[in-house]
Amino acid sequence: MPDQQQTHPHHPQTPGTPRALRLGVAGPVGTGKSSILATLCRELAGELAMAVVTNDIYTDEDARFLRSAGVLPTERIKAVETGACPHTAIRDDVSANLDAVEDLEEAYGPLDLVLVESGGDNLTATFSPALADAQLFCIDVAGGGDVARKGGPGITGADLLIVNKTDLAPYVDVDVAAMVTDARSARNGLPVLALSKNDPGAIAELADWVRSVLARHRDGTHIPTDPGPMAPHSHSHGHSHSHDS
Ligand SMILES: Nc1nc2c(ncn2[C@@H]2O[C@H](COP(=O)(O)OP(=O)(O)OP(=O)(O)O)[C@@H](O)[C@H]2O)c(=O)[nH]1
Repeated sequence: MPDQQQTHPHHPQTPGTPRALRLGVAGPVGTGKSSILATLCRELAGELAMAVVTNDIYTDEDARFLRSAGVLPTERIKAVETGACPHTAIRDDVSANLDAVEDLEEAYGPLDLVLVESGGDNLTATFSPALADAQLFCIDVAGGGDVARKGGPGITGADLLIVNKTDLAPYVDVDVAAMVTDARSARNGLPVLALSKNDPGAIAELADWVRSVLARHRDGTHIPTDPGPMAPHSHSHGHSHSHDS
């Protein structure tokens, strides 16, 4: 098992130089995770040295989407195929993801920021702090205005909650302001951002949030927190399990 560097976020080859901030992006299927990664690369790759790791169940589709978007040199985008349980690879046995992050750091480092996209999963999938220094959780208005009230560790405890695709709200009869208010009341002061890939103001806020976490990571004041374990659940292929670490 590679050194998870949980308490010493420094680049192994350069003592005293902080290694890249590892930012996880999780959320249910289709809520816009890959689009958020593309947006962050477009906004930040001019000022930060970046790389991306994607997680898909059986394919490298998200990596291919990002490569074809042309937002980063293709070799800086690596795919992890997770098998049946995408959450396992970001929560219980994070070694394939850590290997991918460390390979990218070794090949293209020093890096400032590595984005890790979870496979699309359910509302309870979160990153282990052994993999992600910080994580954002993405829900969208198309999933319905009550999603923010349903809770789950990502909604209540991720470093940033994104209510995405606000441009679709009028078409799905969702009141974005009410959804954001519900989300805020579930999060005990943690930030919530209403976002659309067509909203430059919200995109600028997202980029600023990442810059602020990176600044705290670099000066040692950012403390990775665990939003909490997944709820016990079962899989369509027949096994059930809990994630209590
Ligand atoms: N209208 C609108 N559509 C969006 C927005 N963000 C993403 N989409 C669309 O939503 C669909 C899913 O977006 P992705 O970024 O692939 O979502 P994902 O969460 O990565 O999907 P999985 O990896 O399959 O879980 C695509 O058709 C996107 O173009 C947005 O802000 N507004």
